[in-house]
This record gives sequence, structure tokens and C-alpha cells, in this order.
Amino acid sequence: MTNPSGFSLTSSATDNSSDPGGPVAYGYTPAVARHFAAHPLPGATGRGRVVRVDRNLLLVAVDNQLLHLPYPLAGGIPVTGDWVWTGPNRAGECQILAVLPRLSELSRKRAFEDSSAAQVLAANMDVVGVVVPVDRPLTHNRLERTLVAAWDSGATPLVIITKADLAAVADDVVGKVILQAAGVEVVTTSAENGDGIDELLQHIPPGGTIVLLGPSGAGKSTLINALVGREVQHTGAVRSGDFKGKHTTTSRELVPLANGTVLMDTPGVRGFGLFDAEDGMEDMFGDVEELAAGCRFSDCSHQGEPGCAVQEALADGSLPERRWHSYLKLQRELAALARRSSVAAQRAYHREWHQKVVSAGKSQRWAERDLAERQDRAGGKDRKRRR
Ligand SMILES: Nc1nc2c(ncn2[C@@H]2O[C@H](COP(=O)(O)OP(=O)(O)OP(=O)(O)O)[C@@H](O)[C@H]2O)c(=O)[nH]1
Ligand SMILES: [Zn+2]
Repeated sequence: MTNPSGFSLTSSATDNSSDPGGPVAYGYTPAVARHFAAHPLPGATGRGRVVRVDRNLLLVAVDNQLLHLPYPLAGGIPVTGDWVWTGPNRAGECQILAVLPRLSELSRKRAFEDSSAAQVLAANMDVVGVVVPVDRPLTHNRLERTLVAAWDSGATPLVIITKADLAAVADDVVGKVILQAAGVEVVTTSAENGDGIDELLQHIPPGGTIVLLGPSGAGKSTLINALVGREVQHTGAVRSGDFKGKHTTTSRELVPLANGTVLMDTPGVRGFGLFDAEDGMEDMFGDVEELAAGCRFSDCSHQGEPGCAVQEALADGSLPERRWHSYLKLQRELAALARRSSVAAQRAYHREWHQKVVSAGKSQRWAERDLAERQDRAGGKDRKRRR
């Protein structure tokens, strides 16, 4: 195989038999290999992942090298985390040929933009870590809305409590956050004394990518340092197609961690706009709510009642249809979260009650029988399903 641009082509699109092909240190898992196989591209010879986005060039891990490559001429604008097909251009230089469909994405969407105008910030995260410091916990509402946005990205949210060593406040806050997290898993960490770091890593699937979101001062940088402290040194030199042989050290936004997972540390993503006072999610639909408050009936369902301000605004175009639909969608998601939250609260209550009974010296069996009887008395009909 010729190697005109000075780097080795270690895989081929047509050879998907044995070699893993892609940049394994950057999250190239068997699932990603299948994603490539499902989106073949004639002429593609390399499989890469965008490690950092700069103004003029993209830093891309291609197979087992890091390369600076120009933006592709067509086929979408890559963002950090994107999987790309690469191959030689006519001059024989490596270039990005196509961006694969994203498995998840975080995008910033301002209140009055429609979704096509949303700016994608990062792609293909598996876990969105919502960082909540014990010394300044989020309000219930804000945590819920952040979790909605995290679910919306297509990744799995994980609530990461930081600074748990601040004992005076920790227990109280941890308990509250677990209830508010509505069934989303919660890990408690302290970068100060190293607690919970291993547990956090275990919540990332093998080869998976995690990104951290959280307000300024939440402890993200400190947590990242604790995670990267175990970083595998990447030995491949960075080489640019334009400056052959010129080696440069470079910072990366995707950082391979020692256990094979990948940390995404993209400055623009960290705060994610969610926590900015001016365009916080909380304020996103203030105008819609104000509008709805002007309906003739206070319990207006906005579905055709007389004097409905929402229907009027939709009719005269002052409330765009799409915006009304996103408002309804967010309301539905919040309602679903609230339902899950109360189920989680019930489970937590039962667990706690069991523990109290057991620690009082009674058997678990007795506790369960008694619980079942209490539920029967309370009108529960599901006794048969109980063991
Ligand atoms: N006690 C304690 N303090 C911590 C811990 N982690 C971070 N801090 C402190 O919290 C403050 C903020 O931490 P950062 O890591 O800078 O927070 P950040 O989320 O990166 O903030 P931005 O860079 O503004 O987004 C610093 O003073 C840290 O020393 C911890 O585990 N325990
Ligand atoms: Zn109405």
C-alpha cells in the first residue's frame, strides 16, 4: 500500500475481518466498528475520531495516529467526538471524507432559535455527568431541567456529587440530590481525598466517553485532574499534513483514560449555557408561560377554549408553532421525570423502613409481611405479585 502523506494506513474500509481498525484509545469499541460497517464509504481507508476542533484544522485520531486535518469540503461540520471516515485525496494527503451519523449530541439552542439553528457542541458521548457540588447544590427545578437536556442528548445522564469531604453539608445534600435525580444514578466523589473516583469510572461503559456539565466552581476541573491523573500517555506524535515531519505537542479535548474510557473536556460544553443566567433553561419559556397566563380561563387547556391567548398567538403567528411544540414536549418530559421521581421516592422509603425494622431486631420476612399487610389495608391490590 502506498503511503504518500507520510503516515501508515493501518486499515481499509473493505477489510473488516480481523483488525479493529480505528483509534482504540479514543473509544473505538466493537459497537463503533459496527457503526462504521453500517455506513460504508467507497474510497475510505481510515477510521478516525475528532479529538479537538480548531479554527482552521481538526485534530483527528486516525487509527493509531493523531493528525491535523483540514475541514472536509462537504458533508457537515465535524465537532469534538465525531467519528469520521478518512482517505487520501488526489494529492495523496489524508483528508476527512465523511462524518458518521451521531449516536448522541449536545447542542446549544437559544430560546428563539428553531432546532435547525442549534449549534452542536459535541458528539458521541455515552455518559453526561451532571456535576452537583455539595456546597452549592442546584435547585430541584434546575437539576430536573438539566437532566432533561442530558436525556435529550441521547446519552445517559449520571449525577456526580462533588466535594463530599465537606462533611458538614454532605449527608443532607446527598440525600436530597438522590431524590431529585429521579432514578438517575448518583455517585458521590471527593477529588480532595480521592473518594468515589473509581466508582465514577465504573459508571462509564467500556471504551465509553463521558462529558462533564456543571456550573462554574462545581469542581469540574479538579475532578478532571483526578481522572486524568491516571491518564495513559499517548505516545503518537502529532503530525500535520501541511507540515510533514514537524512534531507538535498539543492539548486535546478528548483524553484517553487509563481504564480505556475517554474524557471529553471541551471548554464550550462545560457550562453548556444551561447554567448561564441569561439563557438558562428556566427562562426559556417565560414568554409562553406569560402568554398562557393571559387566557380567559385560568385552567385553559389551550385546545380551543374561547379567549385562549395561546391559540390567538398561534393564529397570528406571534407564537411560532414549533416553539409551542417544544414547550409542550418539555412539559411532558418534566411530568415523566416527576412520575419517576415519586416511584424512586417510594422505593427509597421502603428501603429505609426495612432497614429500620431489621436494625430493631426483627426479620426481613416479618418486615415484608407487615409491609404487604399495611399496603393491603391501604387498598393495594397487588399482594399476589409480592413474594
Ligand atoms: N473541599 C473540596 N474542594 C474542592 C473539591 N473539588 C474542587 N474543590 C474546590 O472547589 C473550587 C472550584 O473547583 P474547580 O475545579 O475550579 O471548579 P470548576 O467546575 O472547574 O469551575 P470552572 O472552571 O469555573 O467551570 C476550587 O476552590 C476547588 O479547590 C473537593 O473534592 N473537595
Ligand atoms: Zn389558553
